[in-house]
Amino acid sequence: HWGYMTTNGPSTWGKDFPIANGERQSPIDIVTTAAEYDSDVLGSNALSTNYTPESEVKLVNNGHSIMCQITKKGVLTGGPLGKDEYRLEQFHLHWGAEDNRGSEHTVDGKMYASELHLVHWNASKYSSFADAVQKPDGLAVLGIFITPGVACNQFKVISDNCGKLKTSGAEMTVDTTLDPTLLLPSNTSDYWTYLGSLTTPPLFESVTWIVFKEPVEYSKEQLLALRNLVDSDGNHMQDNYRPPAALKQRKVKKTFT
Ligand SMILES: NS(=O)(=O)c1ccc(B(O)O)cc1
Ligand SMILES: [Zn+2]
Repeated sequence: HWGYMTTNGPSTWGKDFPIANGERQSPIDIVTTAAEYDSDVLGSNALSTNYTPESEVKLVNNGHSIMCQITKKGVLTGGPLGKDEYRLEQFHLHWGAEDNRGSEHTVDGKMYASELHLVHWNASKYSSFADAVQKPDGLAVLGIFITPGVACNQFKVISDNCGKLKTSGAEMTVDTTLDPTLLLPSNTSDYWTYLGSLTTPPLFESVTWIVFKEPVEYSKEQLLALRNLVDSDGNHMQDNYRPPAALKQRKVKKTFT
């Protein structure tokens, strides 16, 4: 089964998933000077999130990340998404064994300690996440860089429960509210966007990526809680990030000058 170890990690995924060497793979290194400011596509209708706070939080250790399943209606529109409405399905993270690595996207080669992904599917065109996941305009993922600093209060419901989700397959429902809006950076106007893929197998090329420039802070303890999770091979779930893939014939757009 695929993972992040030498024997089953990103360099081996092409064996079972040949699209790993495709034309629009993710993540990528964002070369800030090469990104193109594109006011008409992006400036005209600002990216907008309209999330409903979850009344209970469904956490899953799926063997390669910690995932929070969303049950309420949460909508992402605007920016590079045209007129389509994308529905929030889940969020999860990628992180390193140490603070110097862990994000999937990099910025001029800089790696952050972790990266949060809010995964949405195109509910204007498709009937479900499973239907959308293989379509070129099926998904939109918000990428939020995470850097060590003060604790993120909204993330506490996840980090405080990692100890109970230690092993792969573990699930739990926590009776507390969670507002995904509060997981976003304060500045959601400045971002890079490009057409890419899932960053784990099956690596489908179905994602419009939106990566915010401003990182959010998590405390050392919150990052340690992630590193103490155990993956499907029984190892510490750490360094569960795919290194940048080739940009090929793609342009990265930015909403700021
Ligand atoms: N890491 S990611 O956001 O690109 C992602 C999202 C969903 C799935 B999946 O549902 O298999 C895989 C990867
Ligand atoms: Zn991800």
